[in-house]
Amino acid sequence: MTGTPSASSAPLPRIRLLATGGTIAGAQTDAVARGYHAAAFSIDALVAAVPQLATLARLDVEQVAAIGSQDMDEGVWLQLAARTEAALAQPDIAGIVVTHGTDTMEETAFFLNLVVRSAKPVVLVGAMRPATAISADGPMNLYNAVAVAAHPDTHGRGVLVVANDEIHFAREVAKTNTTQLGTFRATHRGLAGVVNAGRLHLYAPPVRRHTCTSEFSVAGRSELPRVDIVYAYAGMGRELIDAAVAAGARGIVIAGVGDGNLNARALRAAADAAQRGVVIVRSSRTGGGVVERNIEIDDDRHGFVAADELNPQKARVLLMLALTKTPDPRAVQEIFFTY
Ligand SMILES: NC(=O)CC[C@H](N)C(=O)O
Repeated sequence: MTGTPSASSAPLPRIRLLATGGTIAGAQTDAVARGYHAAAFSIDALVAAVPQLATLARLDVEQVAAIGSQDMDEGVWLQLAARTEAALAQPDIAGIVVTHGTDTMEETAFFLNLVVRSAKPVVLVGAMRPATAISADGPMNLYNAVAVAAHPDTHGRGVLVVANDEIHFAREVAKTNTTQLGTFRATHRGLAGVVNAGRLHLYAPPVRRHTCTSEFSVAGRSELPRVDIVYAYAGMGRELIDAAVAAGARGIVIAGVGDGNLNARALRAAADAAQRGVVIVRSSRTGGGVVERNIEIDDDRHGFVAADELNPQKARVLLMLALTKTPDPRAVQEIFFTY
């Protein structure tokens, strides 16, 4: 299906913009300078720079944070989830757009995809070029994001990310390039759709559970269980895994080599951690493919969890939420096959 909502005399949908900062709000000292400050502009300034937004929706704006997304943390996630759910509970709000830095956008998107109980659209948007750059990508990305959030056909598709004329599912999207506009890629199951100057072309809906059908809620929580990521490499020792356990991790995601692999020393440390009740999830540092159970590592014997299709940073988000429900690695494995 295609297009913008049909012209009628009905009032435009009301969309709430939740701003967190990032490069979309970033300023350079001059338009070709390489250094810049994220989160220099307020959401009001971003909206004022795109007057065409007024043809798509009636906008409310709320500044939740003003940070580069390298500083995103669970405190802001919990606040963002609460603000999103509160706004979507208002009958007159049709959807949410969250402006966000691109570095950790995939994590925030997946987190909201798992905890926001609403079928209304939630769309994250960022930019690769600062607002003051030549050919800044933020204004068109913002325009497209509002068009996606205002469109009735995006209901029930989970949290979405809009960038570079593409619409991504939160579960699938990954930042894959440090600087290029096409940095966001769909890792496994493809795009949610494309958007061309506000006109939508939506593809198949997501297959895994999300938002309304998710079992997770963070309402009333002030923190989440600690989960660390340990990156595997040739010749690694056991020390980083032991350090995570000593620091109080309740879960550890291994960014394993190949299909979530570890050498013998690190495997011993992971098995010891699992024995002590720390949930070990094996993901992959490769950036693609599935980590299946019991291929080269005996997950059944060690009590490990295979990350299935999730990259390490998304596996961490799901494990933090899974640990709010259960410390049992078999139950956590079911969760990883479900979301
Ligand atoms: N292009 C970007 O958004 C990256 C800038 C910044 N580090 C951030 O994530 O907010």
